[in-house]
Amino acid sequence: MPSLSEAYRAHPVHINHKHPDFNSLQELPESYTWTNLDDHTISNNNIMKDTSSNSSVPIIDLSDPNASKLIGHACKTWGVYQVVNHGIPLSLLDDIQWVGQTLFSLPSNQKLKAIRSPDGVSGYGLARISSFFPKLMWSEGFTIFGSPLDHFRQLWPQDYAKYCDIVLQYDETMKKLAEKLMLLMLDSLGITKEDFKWAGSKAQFEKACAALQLNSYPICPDPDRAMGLAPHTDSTFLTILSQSDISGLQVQREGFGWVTVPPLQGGLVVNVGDLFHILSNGLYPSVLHRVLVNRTRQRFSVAYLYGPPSNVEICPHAKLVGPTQPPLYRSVTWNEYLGTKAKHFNKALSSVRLCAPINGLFDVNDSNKSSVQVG
Ligand SMILES: C=C1C[C@]23C[C@@]1(O)CC[C@H]2[C@@]12CCC[C@@](C)(C(=O)O1)[C@H]2[C@@H]3C(=O)O
Ligand SMILES: O=C(O)CCC(=O)C(=O)O
Ligand SMILES: [Fe+2]
Repeated sequence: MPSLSEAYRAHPVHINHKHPDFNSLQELPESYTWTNLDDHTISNNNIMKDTSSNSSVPIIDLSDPNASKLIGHACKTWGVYQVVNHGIPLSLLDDIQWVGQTLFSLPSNQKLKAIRSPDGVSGYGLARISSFFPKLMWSEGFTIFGSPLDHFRQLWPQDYAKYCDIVLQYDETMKKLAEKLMLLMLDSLGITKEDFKWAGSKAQFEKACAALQLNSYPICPDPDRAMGLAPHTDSTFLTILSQSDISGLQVQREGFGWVTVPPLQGGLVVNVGDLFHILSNGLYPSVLHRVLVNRTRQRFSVAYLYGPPSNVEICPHAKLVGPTQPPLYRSVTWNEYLGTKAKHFNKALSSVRLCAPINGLFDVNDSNKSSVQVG
């Protein structure tokens, strides 16, 4: 079966992954200087005062019998929600954060031994989306797709096994949670497990694909002018993010601007990705998000990027299309979509769109690239 690694062969991404030692810089270099970052940001303070209103990302208790309905509302209005009571042991969340912290603390020359190749998925490097922006991002990442063994052997020749074990355990545990969330999101659209087909037959969730993304946002001498991770949507069905106790993640909500997603002890952030946007025929929008950095504490995050088997065609679900609701997107595989994203970035979703939106506006993702000016 073809794997995600085919996605970038036609669209290799060439990035110079060598960067200055973030920790030794006293000033923000020009190449990392962005402007207009704080336009329309709703601060944490506002959110604290107003948790019940629609200005904060919904928090959903997975043990609530109404979870599916609540998730549906959150996906429709925000494209993102946080989950608590999800059953993932706190110790496992700590363990995977520890793997990230240990990895990014290695000397640069060691990390560069596990560099991501231009046409590859896995490995160490600057954000893949860097090539679409004239300024650099204040972060480093490590992507794991399939076994991390080869790269971990290069990073930790003596004790790679213990890091591999944690990644394996995290992957297995997240896979179950992702499937549960996927079914709840489908249920909220009136789609049952039986209605959900991959290539015409019952979806086999054990064949779902996922990548793990470890992120590090070092302490920054001038955080108001730096960007941790530029605005983007994930190409997934859904992404489960563990963001530790340091804020930085912001989501964009129409009419509200950038809203900070406050870290919640043991909570996990769930983003609607582009493939779910397509599957839901645009009812659940993929959420535009970005990461800001801070002056005093290094931030780490771990994203579990969940999608279908790489060669399964995804299209608007039959239950959501009809004479008055034409399919808004053509079918596409995750592999093909990642290639499109590597080429068109935030225009990828519009490039698979069939009909113009009824209100005459572009996809939310169309305007993203220009929402932050650099210079
Ligand atoms: C499967 C994937 C989704 C992703 C590209 C990747 O091959 C592995 C990393 C993922 C990530 C994480 C940071 C943001 C993002 C846009 C990126 O550049 O790499 C996403 C990609 C995505 O969801 O499109
Ligand atoms: O670090 C974060 O909070 C978000 C990371 C992210 O968006 C990603 O890895 O796709
Ligand atoms: Fe993301």
